[in-house]
Amino acid sequence: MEKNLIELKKISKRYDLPSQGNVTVLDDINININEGEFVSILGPSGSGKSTLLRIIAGLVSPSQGSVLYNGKPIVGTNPGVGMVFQSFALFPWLTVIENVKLGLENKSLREEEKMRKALSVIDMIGLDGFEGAYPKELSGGMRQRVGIGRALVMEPDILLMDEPFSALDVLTAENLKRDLLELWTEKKIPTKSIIMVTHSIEEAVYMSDRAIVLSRDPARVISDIPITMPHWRDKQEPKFTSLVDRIYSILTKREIKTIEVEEVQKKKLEKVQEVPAGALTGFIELVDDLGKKFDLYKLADQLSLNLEDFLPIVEAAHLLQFATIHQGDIDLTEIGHQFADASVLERKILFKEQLMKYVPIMEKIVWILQSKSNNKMEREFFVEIFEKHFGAEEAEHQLDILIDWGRYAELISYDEKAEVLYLESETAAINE
Ligand SMILES: Nc1ncnc2c1ncn2[C@@H]1O[C@H](COP(=O)(O)OP(=O)(O)OP(=O)(O)O)[C@@H](O)[C@H]1O
Repeated sequence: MEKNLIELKKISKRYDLPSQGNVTVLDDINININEGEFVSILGPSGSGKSTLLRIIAGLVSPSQGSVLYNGKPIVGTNPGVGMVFQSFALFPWLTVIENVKLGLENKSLREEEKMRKALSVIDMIGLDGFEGAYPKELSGGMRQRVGIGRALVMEPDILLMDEPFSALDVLTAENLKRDLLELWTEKKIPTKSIIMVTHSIEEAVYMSDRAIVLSRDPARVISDIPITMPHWRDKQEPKFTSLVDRIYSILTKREIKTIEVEEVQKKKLEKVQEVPAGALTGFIELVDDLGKKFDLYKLADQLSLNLEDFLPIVEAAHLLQFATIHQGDIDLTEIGHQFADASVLERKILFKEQLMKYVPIMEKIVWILQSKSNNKMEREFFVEIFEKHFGAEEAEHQLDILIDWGRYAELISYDEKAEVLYLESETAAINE
């Protein structure tokens, strides 16, 4: 019988934010993690993956629910975990061995024993000979090896990793993944389970036994997919690619909601993706050039874009109804094709029509400008309205992107110096 190492029971997390009030980040998360499992956690940016990992580590307490380790609720920090961070989190003034030994700080071991364990881990993670080096003398990959060493020296039951490879270049990351996987699969480390947050579906399918997919706003478990292929896995193999496709499709399906006009009208002031009109136009042209349907995952791969950069573009194309998404495939709509084939001027007209139809927040800006007798309004006015909905920082970003879209569509104009928005017709009149 499989033994439950970690049980997350009805975990919810809420933050009380001054600008947005009470925000639920995690909602009713129930996950059991068994001994022997390597689990990946995937989800859109800002969905709460890191928060969930920190709750498992006992670094953040849930608003509701409990974390059980070996069947018992944890109180304070979880004694069974070691954590690896994306940013390495090394102390620059300590040497490699001193940084690794930090993992044993709270253990009542004799100094010689700490030294012995640290040296053995350094050897294991391939840093033999660098014991006395300082972080600044090491490459990024070596620094992350120290980060992993500091977690492993504790001989934790559970290794938690928060995007451990995302700060590294591709080759270094591949190398480190292989080494870590070797330690794990050949049981060279006493770790009973690994939980890794990642943005990379391919990384999850390559390394782990299970991929848990979270939604956003709030995060709930939307899929829990077993990955049963034996190691070492071949990334070109059809089984591998179809699993990557499947997870991609789950993630995108949740990300890109089908938006009906009536629905849009009800949902005033919904956020738009921060994708400049230029990038969006280029993307629509590209999809048009590629032919009818295209697998989103392969397209992202071909463009060398990761999910985080790629999804917003797809989502914006979908919001404006230039493209449809179906089971992980993207296809241009009739308007999308028209747009791709149109002249510059025709494109602006089409973009304007789609904006007014499907982006209520844009409609609102135009409506406000129209209702003013001089057809102009200060940026600050819109920022203040948006702040109530999106928070201070996001309000500025949202307005910037809407100005970019509105300018492209020749719907509105913006005087950057005076920080004033105009209706396009009004700008023309002023310039005369
Ligand atoms: N201490 C905090 N106070 C307020 N809000 C927070 C806090 N920590 C996280 N959040 C919010 O919780 C949400 C989830 O954040 P989290 O970092 O867990 O997401 P994530 O999925 O790991 O994101 P990413 O993929 O971008 O790293 C975000 O909206 C974030 O702003």
